[in-house]
Amino acid sequence: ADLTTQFLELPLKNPLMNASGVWCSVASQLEALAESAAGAMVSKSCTLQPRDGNPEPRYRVINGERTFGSINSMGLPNEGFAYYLRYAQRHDYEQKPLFMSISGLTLDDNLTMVDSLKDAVIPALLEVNLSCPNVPGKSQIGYDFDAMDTLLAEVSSGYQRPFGVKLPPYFDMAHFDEAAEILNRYPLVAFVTCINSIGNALVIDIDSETTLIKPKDGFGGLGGDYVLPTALANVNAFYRRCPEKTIIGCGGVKSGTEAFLHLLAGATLVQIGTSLYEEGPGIFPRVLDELAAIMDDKGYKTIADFRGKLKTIA
Ligand SMILES: O=C(O)c1[nH]c(=O)[nH]c(=O)c1Cl
Repeated sequence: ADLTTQFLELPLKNPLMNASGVWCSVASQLEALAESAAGAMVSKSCTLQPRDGNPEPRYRVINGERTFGSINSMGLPNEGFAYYLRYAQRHDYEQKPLFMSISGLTLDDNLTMVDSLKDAVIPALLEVNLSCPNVPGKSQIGYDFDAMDTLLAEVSSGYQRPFGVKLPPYFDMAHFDEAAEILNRYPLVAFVTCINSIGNALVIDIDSETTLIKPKDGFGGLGGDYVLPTALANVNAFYRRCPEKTIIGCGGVKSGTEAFLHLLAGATLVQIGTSLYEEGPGIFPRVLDELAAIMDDKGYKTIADFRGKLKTIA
């Protein structure tokens, strides 16, 4: 099977990349991703100034007879925008495309980062995070449609080139419709990454009768197996509603199977979060081999043979 693909006319060796926040917070991790088999990569969502984030424990996998997923309330710990811009300025774009994720604490911070990125004139692709669920006191822009509209208008006029957004999961058809209606009014929004973690879940340990993580009384973003059906729904909902935009799928990918399903649902690229956190960049060749085997079994030579071709029941 031929796993090559394209993203906004850029040729990629394959459709896999990391999810922002996982294995991408410091230079050594970014360099490991650059060396890995991933077709693309994204840096940790950054704020203008460095942040320590929330107190630990703030990330946990949820295990039974196997790992079902993860819960995190990192609180946007990052080295600050200038650090990731410095990495983006020395990244080898021939090796693979680099996305830079920003998640400013204010509209002004986002616009300051966008201006600096525009002036840097580098091929990094901007992913504006509208969906961090874990900064105490900050609600998600993705769930405030007026704030989302304003941010997209301001970033479009400030950046004046294609960019993308990282969306939270939506759970209601009216919300898919309203979010897509806003996105479709901004032609510079070239891609949409669905989904971020399912926010403010609560995982409890029965033996200690205690929450698994410390921040926010144990409320945190859910990832892994738990979120796959919601992730596929959001990928397909925006794939149907935003025909001019490219969809990046994220959520519940741990093998070739889930990567295939995201592509079938309409994703062009597929991000891996929880499973990458647990397995490390060695996950990429494994998932690629599994995806190729599935394609061979089904007689698909290229990703274009099946991408977006999800069938419904007549
Ligand atoms: O707590 C975090 O840092 C975090 N955690 C998430 O699950 N999604 C995000 O976008 C962010 Cl920014």
